Amino acid sequence: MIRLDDVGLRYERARGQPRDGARAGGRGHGGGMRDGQTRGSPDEVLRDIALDIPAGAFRWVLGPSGAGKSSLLRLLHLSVLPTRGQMELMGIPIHRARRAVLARLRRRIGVVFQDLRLLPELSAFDNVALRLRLDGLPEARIEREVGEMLRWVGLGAKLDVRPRQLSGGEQQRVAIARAVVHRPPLLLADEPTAALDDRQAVRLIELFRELNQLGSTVLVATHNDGLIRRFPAPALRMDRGTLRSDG
Ligand SMILES: Nc1ncnc2c1ncn2[C@@H]1O[C@H](COP(=O)(O)OP(=O)(O)OP(=O)(O)O)[C@@H](O)[C@H]1O
Repeated sequence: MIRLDDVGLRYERARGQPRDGARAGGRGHGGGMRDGQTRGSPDEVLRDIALDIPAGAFRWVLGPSGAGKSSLLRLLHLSVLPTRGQMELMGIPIHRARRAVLARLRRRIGVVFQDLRLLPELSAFDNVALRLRLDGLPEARIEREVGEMLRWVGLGAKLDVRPRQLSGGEQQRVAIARAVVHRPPLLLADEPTAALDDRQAVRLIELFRELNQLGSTVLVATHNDGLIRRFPAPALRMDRGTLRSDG
């Protein structure tokens, strides 16, 4: 499902500020991976990452603040591409894939990131429905599945409300519903319980475990020790940009 071999990541420098005339390394969508293949460059935020996660796995992603957890998840979501090394996702070698293939792959990944990226002009219902509409599902089925998902996260009474009229925790629950409504084969969640109370946090991880039992591979970055104890699972432990242990 996920295979990384000696992967490194540098973020792009601000435009106009190349250091020593070097080309920017980390990139957004679609750049070539041959740029910036400098091993161990001091500004790499991820270094020497080797990973092999089988389909259907559940992994916590742990480590102190700044260790690289979000960066690893962004890499797995293809929001950034590795600046060196090889990466394979759902059987696709990323370094050889064309933009259109990467875009299709990205649509198969559910994400809950710290910045929720809800569309402000759309209701909670429409934010969640968007993905299914892009996939061309019939409207009656969308109605049923989105309604069911929003009720599950406790927002059944707020289907028509826009994000700015929802609390932080409610917005986060909309983002969670949106991430899982299409039953993605890969689900990446970065601190998904940060704005939730304990009961909601437990419910959320139960939902993630259910999806995992239905076959989704799930990676969840968290600082919440209580949850890790309650839901024992192998962990990717990050430390200063490297993977300290896997399992
Ligand atoms: N867009 C960016 N551009 C440049 N550097 C970045 C960017 N995002 C993160 N970094 C740097 O990458 C390193 C790892 O950050 P990252 O957010 O991945 O850590 P984290 O383990 O998720 O931390 P936290 O637990 O605080 O969220 C940090 O040194 C951070 O300053």
